[in-house]
Amino acid sequence: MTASTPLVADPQAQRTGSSDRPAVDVAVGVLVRPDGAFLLTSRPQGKPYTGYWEFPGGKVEAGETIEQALRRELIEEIGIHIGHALAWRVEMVDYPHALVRLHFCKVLEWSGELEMRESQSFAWQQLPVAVEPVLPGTIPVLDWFAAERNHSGATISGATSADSAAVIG
Ligand SMILES: Nc1nc2c([nH]c(=O)n2[C@@H]2O[C@H](COP(=O)(O)OP(=O)(O)OP(=O)(O)O)[C@@H](O)[C@H]2O)c(=O)[nH]1
Repeated sequence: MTASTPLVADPQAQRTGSSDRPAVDVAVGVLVRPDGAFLLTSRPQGKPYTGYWEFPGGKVEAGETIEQALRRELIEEIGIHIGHALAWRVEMVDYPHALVRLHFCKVLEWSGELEMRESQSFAWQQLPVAVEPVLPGTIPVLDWFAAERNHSGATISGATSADSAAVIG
């Protein structure tokens, strides 16, 4: 697979291994409840891909570790204090607005009530997810969950088989 081969449904965004632009590191929290449900939030007004569903998180600031950034972002965005964050997978996505290096971390323990501090929506989801559209750089995570959980078929309930093929690559 080459860097120019689209692997996601949105042709404007490509998963990639290389680019001339410097990558922006992003800490992303995949909150998983004991029943296996995971938390998706919608991107707020004023950001690229407004209304798309993603895992909460944001850009790593200078001097921060991934875990520190995640801890800060989840307080700022959804009002919770996380316990240990487990590094899961790293994914590069080349968007028109930025090349991002997504550090997906599983979070199994947190305290506080969910509070959407940027007027986002939130949804606890199982596979296949019922919310759409899902951010291109977030779709691979659903595939990782599917592999872990022996889930076959679409990972997004409204997705056609053609959409799924584009997502999986
Ligand atoms: N939080 C989050 N960001 C993701 C995911 N997937 C994905 O491609 N991204 C990308 O990672 C980047 C995160 O940037 P952001 O704008 O949300 O970060 P931020 O909260 O620090 O924003 P700000 O600098 O405007 O305050 C965006 O380019 C977004 O498209 C995901 O699942 N969660």
